[in-house]
Amino acid sequence: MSQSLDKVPATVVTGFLGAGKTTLLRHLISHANGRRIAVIVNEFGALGVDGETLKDCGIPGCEAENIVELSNGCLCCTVADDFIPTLQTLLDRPNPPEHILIETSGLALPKPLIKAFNWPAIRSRVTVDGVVTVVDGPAVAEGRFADDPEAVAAQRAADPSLDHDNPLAEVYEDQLNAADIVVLNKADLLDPAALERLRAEIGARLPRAVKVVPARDGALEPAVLLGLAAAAEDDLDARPSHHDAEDGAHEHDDFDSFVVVLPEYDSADALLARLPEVAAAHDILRIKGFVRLKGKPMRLAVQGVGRRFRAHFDRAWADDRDGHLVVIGQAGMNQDAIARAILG
Ligand SMILES: Nc1nc2c(ncn2[C@@H]2O[C@H](COP(=O)(O)OP(=O)(O)OP(=O)(O)O)[C@@H](O)[C@H]2O)c(=O)[nH]1
Repeated sequence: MSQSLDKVPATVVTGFLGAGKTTLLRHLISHANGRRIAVIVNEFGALGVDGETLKDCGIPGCEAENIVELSNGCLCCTVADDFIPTLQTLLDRPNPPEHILIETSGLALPKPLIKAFNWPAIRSRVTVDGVVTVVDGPAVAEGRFADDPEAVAAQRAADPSLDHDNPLAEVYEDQLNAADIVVLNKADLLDPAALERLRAEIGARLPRAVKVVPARDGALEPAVLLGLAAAAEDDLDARPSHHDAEDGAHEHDDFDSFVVVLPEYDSADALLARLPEVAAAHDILRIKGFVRLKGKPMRLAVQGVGRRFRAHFDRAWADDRDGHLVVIGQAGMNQDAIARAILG
């Protein structure tokens, strides 16, 4: 499909919580070769961690003014108030971006966002170059997004409008359905046979012929991901979504998040040892944030997906905020018990 030359291309990067969207964006920005790229980050949860992770990370092009955070939770609820004005502000800059990257929250159904590109205020100025869906390979292999067929049958019998017993399955399916390219990420955590099996499985459930590309830490050449010229906003019918059928109900009502404020620690060892156990015991989907250590100007960035954790010193604290962790799980998780277990 051809893309009007005077429209700024925008790439929507979607994928479940912790699949590796921010990591992939970092790689794209650091390989932009001088191209002016702006990033809009939408996050589930009151405290933005992804924008913080990207901002001022030392990579040219990654300066704070090029990273815009929309932390109100759900882009599809805030299109008119937040998203469209943000895009307009970027496009009205004296030196507007040559490409816009949009990271959706891990719980977002991407279709309403793609639809928003048809709003008259922006339709002639920007187009969806492509939807990149990042998939957490090991999480799919572990059955994170699988339905229980018997439970689905029972639910359908009770209410025909429901078709998933696992709220994660619905989000996963919508994100795949919207894709112009699928990045099968975390390939380093899968053996070659499992990787090939997953690749075939994902290919078989996609509604259209779409490439499935394995990656480690989202490290793909920009030419693979950008310049797809999909004009996705003109092609909505090819991207079936549960949002089409939902009547104001929202998938993210199934999920919840809260913040645990941390004390300053002498050492993070005990905390880091506790976190995978807490995540497993409470079936937590995502934990991310920053730890403050006594006498250390650098903050310790902590990232957990399920029970898999990584921690590294990313940069100096820019303010005197307390250390904190954002916890995301399914609605109804026992927030008090989780906070107590994290604090030890
Ligand atoms: N082993 C491995 N870890 C990865 C890979 N890609 C990302 N990660 C790690 O997975 C964790 C989550 O990565 P992010 O890039 O923050 O994921 P995200 O999709 O932006 O997360 P949310 O915004 O919370 O949905 C981090 O600890 C990453 O370092 C990969 O290819 N292999």
